[in-house]
Amino acid sequence: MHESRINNHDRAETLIHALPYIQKYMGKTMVVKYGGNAMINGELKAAVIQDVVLMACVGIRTVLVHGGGPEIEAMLKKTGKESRFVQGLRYTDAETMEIVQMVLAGKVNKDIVSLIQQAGGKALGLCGIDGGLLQGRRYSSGGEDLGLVGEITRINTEVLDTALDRGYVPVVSTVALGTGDDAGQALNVNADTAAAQIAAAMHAEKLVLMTDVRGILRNVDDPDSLIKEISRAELDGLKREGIVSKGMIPKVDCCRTALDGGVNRAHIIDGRVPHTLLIELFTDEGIGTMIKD
Ligand SMILES: Nc1ncnc2c1ncn2[C@@H]1O[C@H](COP(=O)(O)OP(=O)(O)O)[C@@H](O)[C@H]1O
Ligand SMILES: CC(=O)N[C@@H](CCC(=O)OP(=O)(O)O)C(=O)O
Repeated sequence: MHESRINNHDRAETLIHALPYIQKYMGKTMVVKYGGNAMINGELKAAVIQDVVLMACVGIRTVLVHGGGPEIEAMLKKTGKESRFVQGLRYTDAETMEIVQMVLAGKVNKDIVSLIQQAGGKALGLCGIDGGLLQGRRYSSGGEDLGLVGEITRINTEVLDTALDRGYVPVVSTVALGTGDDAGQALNVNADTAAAQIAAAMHAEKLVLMTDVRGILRNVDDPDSLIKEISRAELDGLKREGIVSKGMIPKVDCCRTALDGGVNRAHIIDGRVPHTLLIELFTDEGIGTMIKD
């Protein structure tokens, strides 16, 4: 009896602690890129879904952009195909594109929507083709052919606003609709990049990228060297000094794209920790790296 009173007091404290953040973020837009371990492990998955439902419940206009690289990989393997990556992007031929669309828009997207609905939330699954949400063209990097990898040239934010206005969490898979020479062609867009561009187009308060490390580390081999807060101006230095390398470079670039586009804060957080989203958004200390202007 006594113990339960203490627990209840703690619970009330936690809610009160979150109150200023809830007040600050109510009505604001946040774009969350969901991927990595948090999308594969059942317990972590359930925690992310609960976090998203709670965010929407307290009035945060939440857009969930999901990845699915490992799921695409597994399906390609089943069909006997192997992927080649160029600068972290999957070379996408016509057959691979079919599988990317099936896996991302058909399977992963619907699984997430179903989980949100089961958790008492309202979710609307979309890919970039729906309502012309993500329009683009083939991406070419220094003359290197990446097949049907796309770059986004236009975002129809009306699709997202319509869903958000009606209280739905848009769940977005990053298959874009080709325009111009590629009219009607489905294109494969990297999910981090798409999330950053969506955040900018939506004038979001925050872009949150979930990954499988604590955030940006000063020494990649030392999890205790987490950089909790950094300014946009300091990001280039981290790259120059080689502190940020490999998979973290495109993530940092995405955060920069979002901030350049007017997003207030970008966060890189650890998807291996349950409720990492709530901890980052609703506590003073946060849990990952926050990048600000
Ligand atoms: N300074 C750094 N801080 C954290 N991670 C870094 C850093 N430099 C390089 N990395 C690497 O970047 C990886 C994260 O990128 P990546 O594996 O592509 O993420 P994801 O699979 O979540 O998209 C880390 O696992 C780490 O190996
Ligand atoms: C062009 C390109 O590489 N597209 C990605 C799209 C999915 C994605 O980005 O998923 P993750 O966030 O899980 O890596 C791919 O084909 O894997």
